[in-house]
Amino acid sequence: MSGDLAYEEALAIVLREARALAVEQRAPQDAQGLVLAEAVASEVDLPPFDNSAMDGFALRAAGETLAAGREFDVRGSQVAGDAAATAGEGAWEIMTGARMPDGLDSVVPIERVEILARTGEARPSRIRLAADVRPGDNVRLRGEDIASGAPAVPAGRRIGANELMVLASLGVPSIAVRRRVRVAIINTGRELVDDPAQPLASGEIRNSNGPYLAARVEAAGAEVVLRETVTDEPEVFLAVLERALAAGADVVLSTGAVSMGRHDFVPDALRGVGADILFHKVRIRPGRPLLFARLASGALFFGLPGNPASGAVGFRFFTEAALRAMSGMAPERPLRMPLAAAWSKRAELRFHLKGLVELVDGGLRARVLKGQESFKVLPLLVANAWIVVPAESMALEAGQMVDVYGPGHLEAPMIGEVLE
Ligand SMILES: Nc1nc2c(c(=O)[nH]1)N[C@H]1C(S)=C(S)[C@@H](COP(=O)(O)OP(=O)(O)OC[C@H]3O[C@@H](n4cnc5c(N)ncnc54)[C@H](O)[C@@H]3O)O[C@H]1N2
Ligand code: MOO
Repeated sequence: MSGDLAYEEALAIVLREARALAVEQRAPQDAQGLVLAEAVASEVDLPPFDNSAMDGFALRAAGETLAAGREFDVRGSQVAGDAAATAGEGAWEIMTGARMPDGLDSVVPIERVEILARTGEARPSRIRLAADVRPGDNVRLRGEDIASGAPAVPAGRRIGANELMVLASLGVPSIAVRRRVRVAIINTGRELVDDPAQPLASGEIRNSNGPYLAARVEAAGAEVVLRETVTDEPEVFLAVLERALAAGADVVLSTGAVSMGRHDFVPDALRGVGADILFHKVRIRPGRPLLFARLASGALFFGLPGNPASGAVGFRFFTEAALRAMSGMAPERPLRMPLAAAWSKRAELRFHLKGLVELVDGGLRARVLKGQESFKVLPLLVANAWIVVPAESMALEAGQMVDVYGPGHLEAPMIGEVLE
């Protein structure tokens, strides 16, 4: 298939091809950064028993307010960790998190009582209420947070600290997650030099896409299984591609050699090994020569253009969509915010612009940065977001709402000082 595709058509092809990976069982603490494949419903009540929210005294209100001034004998004591106890009349000394003695239903904090008498060991034995106590005050009810049988963590959720808090609270020993996506990176170009200590010969440049993409793959929750730089010879490229697949790559990224030049060998080399080229060239800027294929092995192949911003956009808006789908996450949704200044374009392409989300007078706004040319890397140091302008929008006014994406699909724009 050839011809320039609209972004939406190209993305639909990527999502169609990106199938969710195998599911494995893991202990939650070994699943950080992985995506839950099956929802976890709670098998228990949380809290597991009624307990006190305060250090103080448990009382029996039985539906009536206990008025300030009332006095009670203290009949027992409950500390966190104590098993069920049965209370009769009177008050029980109780600590935060301690199980409510059966028969008592309200707690008065220690600072709202007067201690009238103490035992020999200085334990309070008689108290007077310094304030009214309403029924249920300061008691955390069994199942009030999560009831047994209720949904707890939904499928598609990436396991982070918050998810671990809930899973640990429920005592879930094992969860079903999708394995991490394995990605190989092949940078093509005889001009590329990887070793920063090696002086550049005439015409050579540093390989910047390699380290960038490796970092982006990790930040996207996937794993780099191979990274190599090759010259413009198809045989060399195909040998590395073999190694990438042998390393278990689910996704292979290449950079460079996908445009119109005589040395742009990637499409033909792929065809030669039976790859199905699903699209080549998308109506976007930068990154128009993007190529997407399914290899004979079943692995997905993204031929990212060589210019740094072009490859970055191909990865951010197409590869990351595939990584999400393969790990079982729902498609990403953009933020919406007003544009800081008017901006216009000449080409009817969808633009993905290096942008800066700023906090101005307590509100967010998106600024298109200077230096949008696809060879420029310095603006990436200022950028904290990608601003999207659809193909058909030619001129945008200040204040017009635009779609904004974070630097990576798991990263929201970090709002800092305005640097411009
Ligand atoms: N006649 C045409 N020429 C070009 C077209 C076109 O439509 N017709 N498209 C342009 C666009 S748009 C882009 S984007 C680039 C894409 O080119 P390739 O993907 O074939 O990449 P290369 O030609 O190999 O390299 C482009 C550029 O990027 C530099 N580069 C490559 N790899 C790296 C790397 N790993 N680290 C840093 N820089 C890299 C390379 O030296 C070139 O300057 O094609 C346009 N041309
Ligand atoms: O689209 Mo190319 O990516 O403009 O430089």
